[in-house]
Amino acid sequence: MSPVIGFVGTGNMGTAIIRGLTGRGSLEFCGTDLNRDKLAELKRDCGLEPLATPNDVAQRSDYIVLAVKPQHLRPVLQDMSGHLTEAKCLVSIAAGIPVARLREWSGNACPVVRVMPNTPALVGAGVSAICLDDPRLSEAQKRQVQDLFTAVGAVHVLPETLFDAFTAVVGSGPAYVFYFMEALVESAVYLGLPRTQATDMVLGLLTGSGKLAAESGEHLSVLREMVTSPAGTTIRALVHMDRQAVRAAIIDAVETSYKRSIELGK
Ligand SMILES: NC(=O)C1=CN([C@@H]2O[C@H](COP(=O)(O)OP(=O)(O)OC[C@H]3O[C@@H](n4cnc5c(N)ncnc54)[C@H](O)[C@@H]3O)[C@@H](O)[C@H]2O)C=CC1
Ligand SMILES: O=C(O)[C@@H]1CCC=N1
Repeated sequence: MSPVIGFVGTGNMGTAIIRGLTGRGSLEFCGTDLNRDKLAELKRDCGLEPLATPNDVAQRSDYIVLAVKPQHLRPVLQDMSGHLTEAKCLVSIAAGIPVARLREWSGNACPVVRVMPNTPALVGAGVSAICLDDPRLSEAQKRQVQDLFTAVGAVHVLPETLFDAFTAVVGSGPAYVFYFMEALVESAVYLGLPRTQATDMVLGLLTGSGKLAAESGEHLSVLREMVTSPAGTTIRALVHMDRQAVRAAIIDAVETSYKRSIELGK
């Protein structure tokens, strides 16, 4: 029998995972959200069974994906703890919240997996970190959770000590990439290119460069040097970025995100 995957919270990330998983294997979905329109939409598009409360999801599911904001997680878990049994498995995608806290809030009722996905899961191109440190997890549960996230992209099994770093770089990462893309589109428009065409061009630039980096086997520095002609156009822009300490600013920004992830877990 196929396992029932239940979602508590079907906002941006919950929806990305549900939509990404739809049509990939024989899974049954159920879920709840304060936003009933969202549930109706997911019922129509993905066959998700809408349920009234997190407790209903806990009762109905084998795997319960916790996809509410970290600040809302504690009452949800405390409330549902009476409906959890040893055979079920909690899967939390909440940024910052450690396994120890998840176990405490759920009354140690069942094994817990911590996952940090990212939004490209929506199109099957996510990158997720999975923490399988809870010793109560069965081999079948470990496999099932890895399979779930492999169906929507790449999976890295990581110790929990590296989760805040992964969150800051990869969980939040799509926002940095879209921010950079927006800046490139604005510069194209500034220089006279039509906005729609500029957006298409920048999309092609990002997907093409990502594909080249993934498929060429070359180091990123070599790929950058291939573009950078002596006394050419590219070196002018790169030297300007170095003078503006853009690389250091990016490292500092990611460190700020890392510190926020740690703060959310306190
Ligand atoms: N958005 C992203 O790129 C990523 C988010 N995450 C994590 O995923 C979790 C969800 O984030 P988003 O989807 O961005 O937030 P969101 O705000 O889009 O979705 C949260 C959903 O939870 C629902 N909700 C809140 N309290 C509820 C309750 N008591 N019962 C049922 N539903 C309830 C809300 O109505 C909302 O639809 C967070 O913990 C976040 O840290 C993790 C990785 C990436
Ligand atoms: O911004 C956030 O807190 C969440 C976690 C990773 C991506 N979005």
